[in-house]
Amino acid sequence: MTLLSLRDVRIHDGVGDRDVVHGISFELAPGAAVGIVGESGSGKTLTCRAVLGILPEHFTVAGGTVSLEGRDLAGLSANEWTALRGSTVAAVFQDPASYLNPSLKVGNQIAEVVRVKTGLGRRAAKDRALELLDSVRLPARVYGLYPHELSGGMLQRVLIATAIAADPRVLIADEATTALDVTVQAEILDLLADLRDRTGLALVVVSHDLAVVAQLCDEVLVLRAGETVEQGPVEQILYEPRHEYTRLLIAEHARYGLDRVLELEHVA
Ligand SMILES: Nc1ncnc2c1ncn2[C@@H]1O[C@H](COP(=O)(O)OP(=O)(O)OP(=O)(O)O)[C@@H](O)[C@H]1O
Repeated sequence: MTLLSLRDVRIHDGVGDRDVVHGISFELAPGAAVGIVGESGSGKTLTCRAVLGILPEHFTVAGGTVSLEGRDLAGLSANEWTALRGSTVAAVFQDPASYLNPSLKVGNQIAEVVRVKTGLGRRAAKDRALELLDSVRLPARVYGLYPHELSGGMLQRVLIATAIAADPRVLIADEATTALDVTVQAEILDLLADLRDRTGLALVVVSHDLAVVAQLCDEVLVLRAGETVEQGPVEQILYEPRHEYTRLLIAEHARYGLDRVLELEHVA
């Protein structure tokens, strides 16, 4: 079964009057993970935003199809998109603090998302928020803390908790671990892998860091300037890249520890 399918998706910038993404395709099954890598400006984030129905003003999906659970997303109304976001597809981005209200306790913010997205009453929403904290491996006491009292890794866990509050089938992680130090990054990746294994959550993992994708994904797309230069199983692309651009990306990332991850994956 395919949960998310992109077929030859083209994204157009109406102001610059140019295509910025030129025909991206991939399919995602439950519990699967696809990685999108490429240098800054290659179109990774816009591709994700097209799936979430939050393209910036002037940008449109000008060709191809995006479908979720077999439903073509072209022409959805604003209300239909709102209903879809969170309950079918959700996302976490870099800089989690900017998505939280600094003057409200994080538990109340999670509970509010639960209430809005699932229609539960206040009491039940609080219980569900506590459950969500537990499922992202945060202690219950975090419920009563304010965002400034949490570390970057804890804040990202809170954002993951809100993203999965309404049991989405697909989670998009767009540079979700980029700002975190290496140990915390590893913990978040481990958490995402665990959610995927436990709940069948499918992942779209956007990163400029090939090591992140090597660790989490089955398939990878390598983008350059809005074009897919290479696409296939992670082992094939990372061990036997055919395209010079992919080789360069790998060489560039070797010093960030990709070698170590690939060795570990081989041993495992
Ligand atoms: N809000 C926007 N307004 C104008 N141009 C934009 C906007 N968002 C993206 N672009 C342009 O669209 C292209 C693709 O951008 P996108 O953000 O998808 O790249 P990316 O691969 O995610 O890069 P990064 O790793 O830096 O986030 C770039 O040329 C970028 O300058």
